[in-house]
Amino acid sequence: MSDPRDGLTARRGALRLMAHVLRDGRMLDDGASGLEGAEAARALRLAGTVLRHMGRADALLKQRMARQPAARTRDILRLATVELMVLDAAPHGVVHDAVALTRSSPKTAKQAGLVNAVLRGLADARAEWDALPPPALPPWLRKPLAKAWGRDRLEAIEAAHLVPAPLDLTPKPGVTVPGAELLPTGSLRLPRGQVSALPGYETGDWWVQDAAAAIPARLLGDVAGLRVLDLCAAPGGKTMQLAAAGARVTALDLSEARMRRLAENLERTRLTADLVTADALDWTPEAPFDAVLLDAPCTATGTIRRHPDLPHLREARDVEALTELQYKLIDRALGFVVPGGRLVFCTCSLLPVEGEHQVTAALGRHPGLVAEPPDPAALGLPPETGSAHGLRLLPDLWPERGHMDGFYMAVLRTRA
Ligand SMILES: C[S@@+](CC[C@H](N)C(=O)[O-])C[C@H]1O[C@@H](n2cnc3c(N)ncnc32)[C@H](O)[C@@H]1O
Repeated sequence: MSDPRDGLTARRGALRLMAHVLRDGRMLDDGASGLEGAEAARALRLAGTVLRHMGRADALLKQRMARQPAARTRDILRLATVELMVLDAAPHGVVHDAVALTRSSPKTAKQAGLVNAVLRGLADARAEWDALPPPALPPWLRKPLAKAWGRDRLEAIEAAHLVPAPLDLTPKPGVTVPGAELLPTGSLRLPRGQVSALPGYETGDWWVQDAAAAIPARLLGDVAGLRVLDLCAAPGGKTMQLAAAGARVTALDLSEARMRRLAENLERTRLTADLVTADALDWTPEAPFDAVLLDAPCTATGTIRRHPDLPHLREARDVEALTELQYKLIDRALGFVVPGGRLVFCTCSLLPVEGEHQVTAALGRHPGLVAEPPDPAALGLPPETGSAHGLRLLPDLWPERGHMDGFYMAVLRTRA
């Protein structure tokens, strides 16, 4: 039988993670729940579920309180509400632990009675919960997405964000993993689980990479023997793909910490690349490359299903700074390509200003630059993902398979 304290431990860890995101403005993945192993995973899952459903939890709780309680008490109530309404947890344990957590801090102890009363009042709130509008993205993101993709598609994207992402692996050529589904795009898909326990982890036969994120490197086709620059490379998912496909790769990134992770990833997978830690806007290569892959920094809004913290952390003003950096990086990257060579530009964003618009603008700025139309069928993707200039992936794709991240990517060929 499981220890009844287990629930309390994971719930306390989830509260730490929620505070880390909601009050410290930091990313969920960087947060320390203070736990390890299965308890840490449970705390992360609880915090992520709260962040996905927080709008509805707040709407339900608002009806039941005259005033906002202390921030921590509010989080305790949000967690309990989501456990009751979304995760169908046993009410007795949820209410008991919520009250215990409220009592455990002098700052909130006085609100234990309120927490008990509010949560007991949720016993008959199921119909009210079901009648609430489904979780929606924040207005700064909803508005441009509705304009770009239409309201129906936006709602399908929002629904896809509620489905926890499966585990996707990119295998080295010829590698299979028992029990994994081979996706039409070549990735392997498994239910979520402990990565390091899977066969092939120690021997570096594969690496974790969303199916959508694995497409940009594949746009370059056969890269064996080519000199390829992976610009904005860390933690190295695309570097590993290019190196495994036989390219002579230079991997560059600004972040020392992320470059350390890239080096560890190359070591585990026994792959090699020349590593450069530098700002791409200042750095100049000794000789131009046959191809450059630019996975530019962006809002990462295509990864919300795996990062439910993002809508709580980003805001409209981030978009402007990022699009400015993206266009500078594109122009810089084009200068690193041999005449007649290729630049793959991609971002894991849902916003056309970080994808389609960047490519149209680059074509306008650089006479002689052409966009090569992609062939979705050859990549194992639905035909509607392709356009004259690039490939657009949105998270509502592949509903029967468990969806994929949002991405935009294009192949630009320089004048010969
Ligand atoms: C989307 S992530 C790259 C993910 C990586 N390509 C992969 O597949 O694993 C964007 C990266 O851009 C890097 N970056 C941001 N600004 C940069 C700059 N001016 N020069 C070089 N790298 C930069 C960030 O450190 C971050 O690692």
